[in-house]
Amino acid sequence: MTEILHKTVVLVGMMGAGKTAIGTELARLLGVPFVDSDDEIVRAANMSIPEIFARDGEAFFRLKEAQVIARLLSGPPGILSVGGGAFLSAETRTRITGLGISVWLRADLELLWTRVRQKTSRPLLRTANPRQTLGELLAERDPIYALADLTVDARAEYSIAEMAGQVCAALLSRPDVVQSAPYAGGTDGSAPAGTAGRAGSGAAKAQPPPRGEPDRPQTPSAGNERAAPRNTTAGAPARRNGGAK
Ligand SMILES: Nc1ncnc2c1ncn2[C@@H]1O[C@H](COP(=O)(O)OP(=O)(O)O)[C@@H](O)[C@H]1O
Ligand SMILES: O=C(O)C1=C[C@@H](OP(=O)(O)O)[C@@H](O)[C@H](O)C1
Ligand SMILES: [Mg+2]
Repeated sequence: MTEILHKTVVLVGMMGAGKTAIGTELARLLGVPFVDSDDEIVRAANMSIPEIFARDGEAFFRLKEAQVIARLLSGPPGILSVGGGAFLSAETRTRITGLGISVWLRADLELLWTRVRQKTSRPLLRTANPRQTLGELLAERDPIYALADLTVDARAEYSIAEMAGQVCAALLSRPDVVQSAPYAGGTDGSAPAGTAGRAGSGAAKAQPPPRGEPDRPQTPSAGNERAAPRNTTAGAPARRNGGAK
C-alpha cells in the first residue's frame, strides 16, 4: 500500500516546533515534494532571514512570505512548512483552507526553548530576554494556531521520524487529503523508492529514527539554516498523486 496526496499539507506552529524538520521527513515518507516558505524567501532574496529583517523590516518579510505561500499553494500537492508567523495572516489562512490542509505542530514553551535557544537565526528572538519573548509569542499565537485543521502534539521524547509518523496518522483520518491506495508497482511487493509503505501504521518505524539535534549556534550571516540536501520539487521522486487536487 502507498498513499495518494490530494492537497498540500501545510505545517504551522511556533519557531522550533519542528515544521521544517518534520515536513522534510513527512515528504520523504509520502514520496512527495517538500518546500519551506523560509527557504524560498531566502533563495529569492539571496539573503538570510535576519538580513531581510534588518534591511527591509518585518513588514516586508511578511509580504514576501504571504506571496511565496500563495505561489507554493497553487502548485501540485506536497508538504509545505511555513515560518511561524505565516499563519497569523487571515489572508494566508483562507488560502490554506481553500487549497490545502493545515496541521499545527503544538509544542510547549520548554520544548520550543530547548530547540531555539542556541541559534541566532530567528530575528524575533534577538531581545534582551529571548525566552520571555518566546513565551509571549506563544501565548499570543496559540489561539490562532488552534484554528488549524489538525493538531499533532510535539513532545521531547518523539524523534523527527516518530513525529512524521504521527502527522501521517492524523492525515489518514482525512481521506479528502491522503488516501491509502494499493501499490501497483513491482512484483516483489516492495514499496517504490522514496515511500515508506503505509503511512501512520509503520511509517515512523520504516527508518531508524534519526534523533534530531537542537539547533546549533550559527552566525546570522550564515544565511539559510538548512544546508543539507532537500527533497525539493526538482529532486523529488516520481509523484503518485495522479495530478488529483
Ligand atoms: N522531534 C524532534 N526531535 C528532536 N529534534 C527535533 C525534532 N523536531 C525538530 N527538531 C530540531 O529542532 C530544531 C528546530 O526544528 P525546525 O524544524 O527548524 O523547527 P521550525 O521549522 O518549526 O522552526 C532543529 O534543530 C531540528 O532538527
Ligand atoms: O515565528 C516567526 O515569526 C518566524 C519564524 C521563522 O521560521 P520557523 O518557524 O521555521 O523558525 C522565520 O519565518 C522568521 O524568523 C519568523
Ligand atoms: Mg522552519
